Amino acid sequence: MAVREDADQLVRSTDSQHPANLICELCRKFYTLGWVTGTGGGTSIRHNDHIFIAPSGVQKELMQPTDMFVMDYNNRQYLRKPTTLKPSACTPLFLAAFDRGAGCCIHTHSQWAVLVTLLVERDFGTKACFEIERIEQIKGIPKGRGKAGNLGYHDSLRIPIIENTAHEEDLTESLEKAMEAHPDTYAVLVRRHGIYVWGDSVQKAKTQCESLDYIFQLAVEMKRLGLP
Ligand SMILES: CSC[C@@H](O)[C@@H](O)C(=O)COP(=O)(O)O
Ligand SMILES: [Zn+2]
Repeated sequence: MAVREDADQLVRSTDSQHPANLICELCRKFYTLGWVTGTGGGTSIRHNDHIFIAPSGVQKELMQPTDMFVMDYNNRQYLRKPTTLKPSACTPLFLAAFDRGAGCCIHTHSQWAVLVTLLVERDFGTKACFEIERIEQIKGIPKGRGKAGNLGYHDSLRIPIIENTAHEEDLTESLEKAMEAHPDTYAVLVRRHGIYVWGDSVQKAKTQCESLDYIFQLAVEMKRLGLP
């Protein structure tokens, strides 16, 4: 499919909730949290049949709505392609989340996420998991896809961990395997790299990402203090 001549209409809007505006605003917020520094990390939004994708290798906190790529979800063709930019290397991973019903997927390089991947032993294959219980904030995480409500205080939170690869796109297969092995998860940690978190909506992806980051920081500090 040819790139549409009116493609700018897809990203220009005065509505602050338009996906192209939201990605820029979210990444500015995430930068202040250390989630998307040094061009790492990013965010993608699915709105109906349109996927909004940030460019690759740019300062994510300085992006403008007109920097966004727009993909047709059904045929995976670009409807809008800024000529001097390349789409995020995370695109196939974002698509894996959208294929499982997500409306938004956030990738962070949060140091708390990286640190917890170093606290959990490797060599568990698809079973490698960060696990925590009896922390109030796990109530911010949904029970699972197709299940009503969030985890309760007495539930355990499990987040699978996959091994990092030299190139972001090569993570796709193991991310999809982890998603299949853990059908209830809304996040996958990438060892020595960061995390992918997705949600049914932008608001859910953001708040789940915030809850997880809080929990990871707590887990790292608990370990440092020698607490069980
Ligand atoms: C600091 S470079 C990080 C990248 O290799 C990658 O891990 C990343 O998260 C962002 O990729 P990008 O293609 O810029 O969207
Ligand atoms: Zn990354």
